Amino acid sequence: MRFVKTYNDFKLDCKLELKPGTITALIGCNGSGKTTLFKLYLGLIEDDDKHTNQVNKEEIGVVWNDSSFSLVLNVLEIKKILMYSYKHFDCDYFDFMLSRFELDPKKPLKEYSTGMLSKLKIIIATSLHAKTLLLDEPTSGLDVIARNEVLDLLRDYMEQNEETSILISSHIASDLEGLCDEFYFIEKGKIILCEQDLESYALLKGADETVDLSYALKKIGMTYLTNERQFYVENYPNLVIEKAHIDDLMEYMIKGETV
Ligand SMILES: Nc1ncnc2c1ncn2[C@@H]1O[C@H](COP(=O)(O)OP(=O)(O)OP(=O)(O)O)[C@@H](O)[C@H]1O
Repeated sequence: MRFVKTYNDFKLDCKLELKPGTITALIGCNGSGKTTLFKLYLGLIEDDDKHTNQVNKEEIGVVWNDSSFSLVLNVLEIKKILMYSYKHFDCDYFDFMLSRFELDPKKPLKEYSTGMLSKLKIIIATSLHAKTLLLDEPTSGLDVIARNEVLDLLRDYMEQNEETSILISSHIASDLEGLCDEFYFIEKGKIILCEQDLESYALLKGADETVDLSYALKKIGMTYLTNERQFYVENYPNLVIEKAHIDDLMEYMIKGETV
């Protein structure tokens, strides 16, 4: 699907394909267009052609920073609303996950901590058994233990719902690295890199003129980013070659000089 949206001097123009059985990461700096892309996908805003993406709310589960139920409600009341609104809402799964995450269903949301609210949103999104899950920063506000619990939940969910596609954004790159099958890097409204396998990326430290840099993509100082890690491992045993993590890819793709 292609999404085009202009706001004053910001233009988003992205193609995004969510495949069944795949977790896709959307990675980008502040203001790169992640939320705009989510909103276009969800049909919350219209694109430049005054077109609004038509979505079936039964088919999309969302974790969204802005969206929340009224804080005076408790989880039992929310459950009733969900049962009424979504025909595929899975009550048993919802109850099971509440106890797994030790969330008190009788406590009003205003007494929930940020982390508890984040967990609740994920439980709601996954309880709908939607074909697509859009998760905007689902682990924000969670400590490391809770974050891992949520990531495990998503892995379990994918095992049990093989046809689901998930689009997830997170500022915590390590969350995405171990979870996702496909990585979209967005910058200034454009997809600057789309990759399934990050293992072939590496940083070549201190590479000088004795090193063949034909397979280097970007450089910062004397460190080069390559997507041909194996070539350098095999041919330059003395070169310092480090794994390039998502944060490195972002930094080099945005700030690096083209080689
Ligand atoms: N309603 C709006 N009116 C005008 N400009 C907007 C509007 N919404 C977003 N923008 C602009 O679009 C650009 C992308 O914003 P967006 O919120 O999509 O980024 P983001 O990647 O989600 O950022 P963050 O990680 O900080 O949440 C920004 O320059 C922002 O100022």
